[in-house]
Parts: sequence; C-alpha cells; structure tokens
Amino acid sequence: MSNFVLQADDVAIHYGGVKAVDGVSLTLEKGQIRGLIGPNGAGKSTVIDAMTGRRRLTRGRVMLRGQDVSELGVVERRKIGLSRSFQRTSIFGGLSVRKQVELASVMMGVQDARADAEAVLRELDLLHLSDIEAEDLGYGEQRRLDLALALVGRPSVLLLDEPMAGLSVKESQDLAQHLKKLTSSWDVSVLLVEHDMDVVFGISDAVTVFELGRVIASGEPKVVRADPRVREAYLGSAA
Ligand SMILES: Nc1ncnc2c1ncn2[C@@H]1O[C@H](COP(=O)(O)OP(=O)(O)OP(=O)(O)O)[C@@H](O)[C@H]1O
Repeated sequence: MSNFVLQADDVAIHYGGVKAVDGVSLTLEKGQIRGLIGPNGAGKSTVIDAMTGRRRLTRGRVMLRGQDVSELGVVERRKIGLSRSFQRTSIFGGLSVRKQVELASVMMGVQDARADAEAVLRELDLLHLSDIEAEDLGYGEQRRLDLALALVGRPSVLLLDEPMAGLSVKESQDLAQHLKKLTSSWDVSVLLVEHDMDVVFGISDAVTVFELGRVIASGEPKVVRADPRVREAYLGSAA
C-alpha cells in the first residue's frame, strides 16, 4: 500500500466538449498541506468535486488511504474520512455554535457527538463562543465554524475551496495558523484551493499549479514559485 492518504490518478472530468479537468494526478501525504493554484476556470474546484464524489469521473480513479473510492458517493466518502468545506459558509444562522457542531456530529453517526463537538470547538478556538448564535459571529469566526463543521468525526483529509475568501489579512493568517496546527495535532491532510498566494506559499508543504484542466507544475513551494511557466501563466513577473 502507498503512503498517500489521498491520490488522484489520471482524473478527467469532461462536460460535453469542455475538458474541465483532463488527466490530473496528484497525491497527499499524512499531515501534508498541498496548495492548488491556477487562473480562474483552470479546474481547481472541479478536481475537489471529483475527489469528494460530487462529480462523476470521466476517466481515472480516486484513492483514499489505499482504497479505490471512485464509485462511492459524497456521504460514503465523508464517513470514511474525506471531508470538505465550501467557498460559501454552510452554517445555520439561528442555531448556537455548539448546537450546530453537535448536530453535524450526530448526522455523521459519531457515538459521542457532545465530546466530538467539544474537541473540535476547542481546537478551533470557538469554545468561548459556544452559546452564541452563528449569525452573531464575526465573518472570520463564521469561517472557523465552517471549518469546525468539516472536522466533526475526525476526518483524515480536508479539501478546502477558497477558505480565506472575503477575510481580512489578519483573519486569513489566523485561519492559516489553525490549518497548520491541525495537520500536526490531528494528523489531518489538507488540499487547499486558494487565491491568496501569501497564504498558499506560506503554509503549503507542496504546491500544484493548474492551467486549462492540466497540471503545469508541482513540487516544493519555492521551486514552483520560481518556475518560469508558472510565473507566466499565473503569478505574473512581480510574484
Ligand atoms: N457544470 C459545468 N458545466 C459545464 N462546464 C463547467 C461546469 N462546471 C465548470 N465548468 C467549466 O469547467 C472549467 C473549470 O471550472 P472550475 O470552476 O473547476 O475552475 P476553477 O479553477 O475552480 O476556477 P475559479 O478559480 O474561478 O473558482 C471552466 O471552464 C468552467 O467554465
């Protein structure tokens, strides 16, 4: 069995004639953060949809801890440890922070949902806000709550689609530190789609660059950042 927690092998998603993703392979090791970057429409969100089971593969396969999950649905994949959060928050404004994390945990089938929710809230520095209704949280705190909902049941893999969108620089840095901490304290592996290059290059162990549904570069952040093709396609000469 490979050491990879998550693996995409030659994954393609075509919408009729549109090759949104066309033969992408990438891996995620235990506790690793891999940044996924590229211009608008490059196929980043589609790859995340393919990994989670939201889109059916045109070609290729997705492996989770050595198991081929290509034929499993979103809920089945979530229950065996593959979780995601969305570009927009998926929280219920009128419920207290604690209640909705507990509810998410119950829905995941976790035996001790109370303890699970408590651990997640503590990890994300939300415990002191437990009794507050979500709509009264600041935007940065709502994003942390979004992450908390993705973490119930202790998934091994988190797929995040632009978690920093709309956050201030300070809120982004704060969320980035939480992500980094999760990879060591909870052994979570993270695939991070994000347009904030300071965050991506600041916390990723590896970076993969997409253009037109294909990988054009992949490797250590500093090597990828210096790649002339990446600078031309995406980062610009000032990066
Ligand atoms: N349901 C769909 N039907 C047809 N084409 C689609 C569909 N969803 C996405 N596409 C196309 O697939 C390509 C990849 O889109 P995708 O949203 O994955 O890119 P992205 O890299 O996530 O972009 P962004 O950074 O703007 O979020 C685009 O050309 C898009 O128009």
